[in-house]
Amino acid sequence: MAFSARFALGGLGLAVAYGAFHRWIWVCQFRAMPANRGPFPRPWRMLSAHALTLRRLWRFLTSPFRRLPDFYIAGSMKCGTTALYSYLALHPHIVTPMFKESRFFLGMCGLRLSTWRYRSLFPSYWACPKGCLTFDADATASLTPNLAAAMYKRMTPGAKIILVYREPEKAAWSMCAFRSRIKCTPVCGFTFKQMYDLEMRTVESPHWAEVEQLTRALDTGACSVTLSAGVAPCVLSSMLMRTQRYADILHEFQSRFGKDQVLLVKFSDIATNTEATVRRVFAFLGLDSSIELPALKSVQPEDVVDLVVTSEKKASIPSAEEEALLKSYYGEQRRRLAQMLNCAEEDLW
Ligand SMILES: Nc1ncnc2c1ncn2[C@@H]1O[C@H](COP(=O)(O)OS(=O)(=O)O)[C@@H](OP(=O)(O)O)[C@H]1O
Repeated sequence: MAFSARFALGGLGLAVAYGAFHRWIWVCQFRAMPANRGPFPRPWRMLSAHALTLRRLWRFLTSPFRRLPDFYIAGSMKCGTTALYSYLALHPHIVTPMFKESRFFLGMCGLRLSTWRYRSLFPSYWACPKGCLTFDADATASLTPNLAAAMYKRMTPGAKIILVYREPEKAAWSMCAFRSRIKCTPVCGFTFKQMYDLEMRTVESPHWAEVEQLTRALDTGACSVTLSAGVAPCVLSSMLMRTQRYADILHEFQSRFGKDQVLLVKFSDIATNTEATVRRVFAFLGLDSSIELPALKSVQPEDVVDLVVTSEKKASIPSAEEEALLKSYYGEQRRRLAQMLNCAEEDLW
């Protein structure tokens, strides 16, 4: 075959392979937040989308040279995890990942959950050498804490876990206000009651049993597992209240990593006692906690990049009926958490 024909065939092959990867990576991206196309409405036509595809391709190819996280901010959503991420990123020995939240368990790297795929989201050994730490601040992990804890343990048995918590009713209300404003999501414009009912319906979903089965597989030696396509939509329909089931979440992480490797951080400490709390986290991670820090109140938390929110207005307050629904939903979790932390329920937050 003439050289030019081979050249053309090779070029065609590369173009097809690139096209397939581009399509796949954007299916993954939109699976993690279905229907919300954020700043990427038409990934085929957008240079910025192709730039991201190329970065992700490069990261997949160089995956073996990348670090896995040394620690995780594994939850919970709407508890100040974005602020904590931004504060920790100020430490000179902490290197940030590609995305603030990997959304790995929502299929951001495809439905197969493997170490190779996960590594692609983190810095290389050159960018994050010995002595430095990298991390994942994926609060969506708290939606499937059993699977997340089992996978993290499998990949990084020595990792440390940070869990931030807040009065569950307030966090759920914050989530409701936020979700109802994310453009194009299935719950955009939903009232609290509609989200509550949706979540109650999803409790019966067979996907929770599937997640439990995958967790058992990881706990008993599997190195990777594959989610079915229905898991992400089911989990995303349960975002209002599940992420605040702190007793369940704490149990899943403590039972696998041990109490010493799990740090609980109160949202109120992040909000009111910010610098001392951030230094406490540095010390927990084994980092120099006496470094100079800027005025933390002036640090603008990095936003979740790919969501388009209709307006930034503050949420109204919940009605007495809505408050009562949430209180009763979280009653058992509160009691168990107080028992686990050996304190009175009023002192939890
Ligand atoms: N420093 C400080 N002081 C007081 N409040 C703070 C602070 N940092 C974050 N927040 C509040 O935390 C809520 C957002 O939490 P997350 O960043 O975890 O949200 S997310 O899950 O990443 O979307 C969100 O809560 P609501 O205002 O109730 O919606 C933020 O206002």
